[in-house]
Amino acid sequence: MNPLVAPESSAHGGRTALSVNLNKVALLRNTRHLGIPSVTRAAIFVLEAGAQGITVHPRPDERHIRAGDVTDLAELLKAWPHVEYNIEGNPFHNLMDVIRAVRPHQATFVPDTVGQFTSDHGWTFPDDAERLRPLIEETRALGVRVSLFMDPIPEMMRAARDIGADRVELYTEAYASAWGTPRQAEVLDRYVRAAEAALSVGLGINAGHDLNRDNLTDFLRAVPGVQEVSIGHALVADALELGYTETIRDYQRCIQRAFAPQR
Ligand SMILES: CC(=O)[C@@H](O)[C@H](O)COP(=O)(O)O
Ligand SMILES: NCC(=O)COP(=O)(O)O
Repeated sequence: MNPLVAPESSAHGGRTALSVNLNKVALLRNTRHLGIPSVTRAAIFVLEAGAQGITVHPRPDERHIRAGDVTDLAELLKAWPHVEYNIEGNPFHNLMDVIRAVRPHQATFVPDTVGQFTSDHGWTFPDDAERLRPLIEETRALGVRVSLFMDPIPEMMRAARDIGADRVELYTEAYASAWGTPRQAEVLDRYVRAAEAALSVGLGINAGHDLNRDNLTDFLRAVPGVQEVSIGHALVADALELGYTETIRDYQRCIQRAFAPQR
């Protein structure tokens, strides 16, 4: 399959790109044999509303995103040349076969076990470094950007760069849990320092997990250089209430507020 042409991956006009994770649309679809809600229709709605990317996490157990969804979306996105396709997964499980076949713009390596409830930790260095290195090399040789799912630990960033990663995705569950509590500032500062460390070694920065309309602006205001946020669970939940179009517009307003001059 021809590789998707990677668009310029910089933040959009200095703003952070919104990549919508469609896992939960697929999860609902899989509870009947009717094919609805459609994953590709959801992608069309969110892209027409202004999302800049699509993310999927085809887990080995296919609890939500299935192999057919991955290829259907790759086909769809050929008509959206400026939209980024981000495929997440564990490269020691099924992800590499997907990357070789589809060649998305970005692969996000996530250290999940096969039956894991959800993603809940990043890679650990130096433990994981040498076994990841050849898979990062192969993925980049296919023209696919590599992002490593990481906890916000500044000391881990140089190792991520040294094994060839282009970006890190900061795992934001700890921030999301602390948001709105007295621990928010302290936890957010960990992400600021991790982002500064990543930038200092030449890594790009993505972020994701449990981000939502309440916590997104504060995160992007504080954490430097975030090029992409991938958001799924809360966004799809919002879309069930507001519709895809209004939901995407709301998330884009949250992003824009982060970059607006503060009064
Ligand atoms: C890596 C990450 O934090 C999420 O993108 C992940 O895809 C969530 O997986 P579930 O949607 O299966 O919870
Ligand atoms: N990488 C994070 C992602 O794609 C979506 O995470 P969530 O918003 O479903 O928690």
